[in-house]
Amino acid sequence: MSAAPPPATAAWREGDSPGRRRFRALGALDLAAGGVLPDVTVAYETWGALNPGRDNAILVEHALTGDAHAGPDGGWWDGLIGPGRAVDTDRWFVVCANVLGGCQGTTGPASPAPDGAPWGSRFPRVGIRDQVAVEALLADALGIPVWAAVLGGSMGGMRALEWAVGLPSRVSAVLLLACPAAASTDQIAWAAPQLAAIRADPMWNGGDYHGAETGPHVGLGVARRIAHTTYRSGAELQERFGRARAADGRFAVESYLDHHADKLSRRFDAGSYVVLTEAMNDHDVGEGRGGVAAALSSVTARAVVAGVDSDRLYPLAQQEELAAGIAGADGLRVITSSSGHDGFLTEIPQLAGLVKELLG
Ligand SMILES: CC(=O)SCCNC(=O)CCNC(=O)[C@H](O)C(C)(C)COP(=O)(O)OP(=O)(O)OC[C@H]1O[C@@H](n2cnc3c(N)ncnc32)[C@H](O)[C@@H]1OP(=O)(O)O
Ligand SMILES: N[C@@H](CCO)C(=O)O
Repeated sequence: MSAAPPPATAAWREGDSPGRRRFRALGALDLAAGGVLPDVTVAYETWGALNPGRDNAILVEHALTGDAHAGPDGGWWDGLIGPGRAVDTDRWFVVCANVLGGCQGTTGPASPAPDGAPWGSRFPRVGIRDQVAVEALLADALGIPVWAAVLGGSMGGMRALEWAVGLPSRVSAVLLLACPAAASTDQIAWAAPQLAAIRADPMWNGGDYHGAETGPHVGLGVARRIAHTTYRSGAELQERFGRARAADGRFAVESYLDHHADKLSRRFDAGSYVVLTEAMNDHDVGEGRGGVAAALSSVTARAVVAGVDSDRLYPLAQQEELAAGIAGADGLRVITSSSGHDGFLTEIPQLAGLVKELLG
């Protein structure tokens, strides 16, 4: 692990070497559960050009710890997005935005509240529907009436699904990867020790640590170790690490998890991790809509639904439910991978096939 401790928060702020990242002030957001979040800003990146008919726009949705940098030059879906790639930026105008509640430029707990101090514990509980509402405001600002497609995996798949159910007239096609119609008891259970680890860190201070010298990165690291284990398959971990040990005597798999914990605590804000994890826990596309089956039956978009055969966190049965309930889906596609849930990030050739099936 690196010697220097991470700063209190790894959150981005507007003006922090933005590169190609852009920011858009969207004003106040009415939250689905009631209340208003003032002064919402969204950070986003784009690739390609919007055509005169404004009908070639694709929204790419990142997962829990992703960000707006999905495309070429080291993005988390680099290999899938770019000139001549499955999401061909010579043809499509591709947009990826940092999620509401995140820490990579879009308003979240580390952002300043109207009084100038960080939101911290005052940041409201936001849900997947609020996150999509922000994306709809961004689409309005960019002049995109209808997405040709919305693509997403994991928490990104929850948002893609919410677009298809909540705003059906604004999306023509969806790619739903490794995501559920509603968070399962098992998923909420796996999240519980992660949230508890962050809150048990003395530096958490009830969520108000952003002005301190250091933050709850120990708790965030524990959360990441738990989560990352669920993102990979047991068979893969066995095959890669077995009972081997690192030079310092740790099991190699412990060293691997320590590495991922250290990396995340340097690039992510613990408050955002809590807010986004609770948003995933709250996800239920059928809530207030007559249940999951009724919600899925309202989808008018074409859909490709896929899961990963070794995903122990978001098992295939959840994607089977989506594929069976959405009229525009032609059955379930299965990604073959040893990587578990992270297969939606790592299996680029298979993902490219699914994108081509969706986009034609
Ligand atoms: C879409 C989104 O929203 S998420 C955004 C992208 N996701 C992330 O960044 C989350 C964190 N990372 C991951 O989940 C994964 O690394 C993925 C999915 C991005 C890629 O998976 P893989 O290519 O299979 O990488 P893997 O899980 O093997 O990790 C590789 C890292 O572990 C390190 N590593 C491997 N074995 C060990 C070990 N025994 N001890 C210490 N470190 C180890 C490697 O050196 C490498 O480090 P680096 O990433 O700093 O270069
Ligand atoms: N590795 C991914 C998986 C979560 O779905 C992430 O960190 O966002």
